[in-house]
Amino acid sequence: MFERPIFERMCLIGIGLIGSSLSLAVQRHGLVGEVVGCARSEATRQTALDLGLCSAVHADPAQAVGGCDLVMICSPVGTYAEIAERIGPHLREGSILSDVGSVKQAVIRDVGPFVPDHVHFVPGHPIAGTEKSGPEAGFAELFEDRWAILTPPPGTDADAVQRLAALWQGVGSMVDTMDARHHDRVLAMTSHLPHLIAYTIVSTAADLENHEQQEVAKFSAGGFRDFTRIAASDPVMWRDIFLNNREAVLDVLQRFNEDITALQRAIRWGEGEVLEDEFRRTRALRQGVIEAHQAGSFDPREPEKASKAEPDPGKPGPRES
Ligand SMILES: NC(=O)c1ccc[n+]([C@@H]2O[C@H](COP(=O)([O-])OP(=O)(O)OC[C@H]3O[C@@H](n4cnc5c(N)ncnc54)[C@H](O)[C@@H]3O)[C@@H](O)[C@H]2O)c1
Ligand SMILES: O=C(O)C(=O)C[C@]1(C(=O)O)C=C[C@@H](O)C=C1
Repeated sequence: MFERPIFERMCLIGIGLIGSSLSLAVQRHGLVGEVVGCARSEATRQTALDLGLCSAVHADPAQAVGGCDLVMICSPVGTYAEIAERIGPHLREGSILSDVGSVKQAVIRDVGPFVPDHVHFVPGHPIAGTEKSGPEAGFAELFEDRWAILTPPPGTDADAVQRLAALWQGVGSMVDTMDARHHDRVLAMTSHLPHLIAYTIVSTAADLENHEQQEVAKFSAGGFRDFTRIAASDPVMWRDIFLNNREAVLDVLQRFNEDITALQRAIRWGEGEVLEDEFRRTRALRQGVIEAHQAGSFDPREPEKASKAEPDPGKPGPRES
């Protein structure tokens, strides 16, 4: 629908895992004429040039966005307000300002006030990542077969939304649009709570007596190993996510605490039937998650609608460890 390149010049503000992956992907698919960037450290600026991620990299975001028809903020969400204030007056007329941040209401709150009327603000979030950080962690396939969610505020220009959606589809993603509040509630459950649980489990294990700790490391082949991967995710990024999606995270955490207390009680009183029923229900949910990935939608209230297809728990590749 859109001729390639879809954008003449894209600016990445923050060149870490997501920024570098996006650069590699758009270049591979010829979606953008030129990629420029902004990075705070000289080391990152040099790496971005050495790896061919950008044709030019600036320290000052205001300088970096000059002449760009797409600006993507790819830094931790706690940095957005300051960046938006700095770049706002320098954004090109008719350009699109977007981002990849893991929360969306706070992004609209922090960036919105600095977006000039002649710029289209279309917040976004690729549901794709790994526990690694930095410009060397990126890979062009990261977004393939993954969702990208766009949360345009009411009244956003439809053509700008479609143009940005075409970019995400071009790098292999499936695109959905939704309200920012809904996004934050869904992601609190599917991404933020799991990370909090992983950080907690690994932290609990780290607090065990020394000899037990060694056993934990030695025998952590299955479930625990997966938790350690998630718990190795970037501390600054996750600090900012929890601080900026506080309400939704606290809500799902409350529900989680109630549910785990119910299981604790069942274990204490030897209520095997309660445990088994619960585990049967969650097994069916797992099937639903796989179905949803393949078909594009899943209603957790009706897990029995999930078919008995062979599970495909995700793609192998750089995410696996
Ligand atoms: N890692 C994931 O799994 C994942 C997935 C989807 C979305 N996200 C979101 O993407 C964004 C980036 O995450 P990432 O995984 O690429 O992190 P990262 O740590 O790999 O990269 C972030 C980069 O931003 C830079 N940065 C920090 N403050 C800056 C500033 N003021 N100006 C310019 N650059 C600055 C950092 O130096 C770093 O190089 C975050 O908002 C995160 O919520 C992450
Ligand atoms: O695969 C991982 O390592 C991730 O944690 C990726 C993940 C997720 O929770 O699914 C993490 C944060 C994002 O905002 C989007 C994706």
